[in-house]
Amino acid sequence: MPTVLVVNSGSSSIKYQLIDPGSGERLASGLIERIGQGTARSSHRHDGSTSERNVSAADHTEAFGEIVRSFEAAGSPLLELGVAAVGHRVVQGGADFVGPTVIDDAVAQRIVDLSELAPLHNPAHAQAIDAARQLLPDVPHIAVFDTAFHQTLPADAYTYAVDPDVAAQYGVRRYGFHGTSHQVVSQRAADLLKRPVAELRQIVLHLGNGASACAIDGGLSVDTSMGLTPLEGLVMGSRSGDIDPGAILHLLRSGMDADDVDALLNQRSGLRGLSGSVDMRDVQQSAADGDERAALALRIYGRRIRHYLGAYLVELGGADTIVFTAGVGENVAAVRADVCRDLEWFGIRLDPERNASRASEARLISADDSRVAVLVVPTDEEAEIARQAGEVVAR
Ligand SMILES: Nc1ncnc2c1ncn2[C@@H]1O[C@H](COP(=O)(O)OP(=O)(O)O)[C@@H](O)[C@H]1O
Ligand SMILES: CC(=O)OP(=O)(O)O
Ligand SMILES: [Mg+2]
Repeated sequence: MPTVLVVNSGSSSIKYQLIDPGSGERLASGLIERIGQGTARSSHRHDGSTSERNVSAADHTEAFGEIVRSFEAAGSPLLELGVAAVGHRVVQGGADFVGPTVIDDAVAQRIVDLSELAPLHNPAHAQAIDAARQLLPDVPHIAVFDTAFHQTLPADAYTYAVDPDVAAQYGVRRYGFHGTSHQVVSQRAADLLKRPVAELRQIVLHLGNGASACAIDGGLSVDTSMGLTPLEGLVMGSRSGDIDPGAILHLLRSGMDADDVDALLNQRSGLRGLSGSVDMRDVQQSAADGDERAALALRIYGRRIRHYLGAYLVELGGADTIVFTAGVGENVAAVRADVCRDLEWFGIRLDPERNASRASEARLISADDSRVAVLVVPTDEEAEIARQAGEVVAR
């Protein structure tokens, strides 16, 4: 049975799964977390059992080596599992990559070159891709880009209002990210409602460490909150999201340099900057304990999501679905309740009991008389990457 190894590397983690793209069956899965932060943690699941261990992984090259070791320790070395292809999540594909792409040396180099436009992500992808290509040189490696789904943005959504010559010279435009997630989640929302995706106007809120909103009309992305880089838009774990560009100029003229501002906005902002903690669970706990900074962080977080929700309701001329996904969207009922409060005028009304349910599968959380169906749909970037990689291999 041909299987696809899916490698989803983030800035400090690698999630991986071995998937049969035909049936969607998961044969093994795992995660290396806290890469480059002292002791990393590995969790590997195979044949119904999970093994966890501390590992040393200073970067994504070493982390990939630990994944290989986990398969060996479980008694099923990767090289003996009949891996027919490797699918890699790549966040930034720029203008070059509009669909899943077989990685050769030139493509691998281009992914490195695009690092400036996804500094937390592309360098990590590049290391994992190199390591995987060395281990499995004889199978196709396929890059599936976060940016690809947003190729359908109309010009008035992807163009910033700056001098077009300068924008063209420096490649400044909106690309949008989390596209693989927005795509699979909007399709599964349509499946849950038993309606063709082509008939639906959807707003997907991907609220993870990184977070973005997407307006989807008939299955096509028509607007999204992330921009040239994954920094624009919503408040995130450690990223600011929207900020007056004038504030950046002010900081630069006040003595910070570009690297200082980069670190400020990408790593010391968002929930972490506002409350001291990057993890939504800790922010909620602090707020419940009476920490006013944490309470304010939550209000800013919710207000920004509502800002985009309102914008996309208008852009789409109304919506059939609002879909919550990713770590926060799937797990935090209080955030969903905050986002959807007082929107009856728009036909949006949550059912508090459905919203509070801790079920892990895709589900409806709006009331029966809500004109807009509000859903929680677990994201599954890995299944979508396996599907797209499988299609490329079959061609
Ligand atoms: N059970 C939970 N309760 C509250 N927050 C959660 C829960 N599970 C995950 N999260 C939040 O989700 C975030 C991570 O989301 P995830 O989609 O895994 O992000 P990423 O893939 O970008 O690393 C964490 O920062 C955490 O705040
Ligand atoms: C694009 C992006 O922000 O990805 P992640 O949420 O995995 O950090
Ligand atoms: Mg993610």
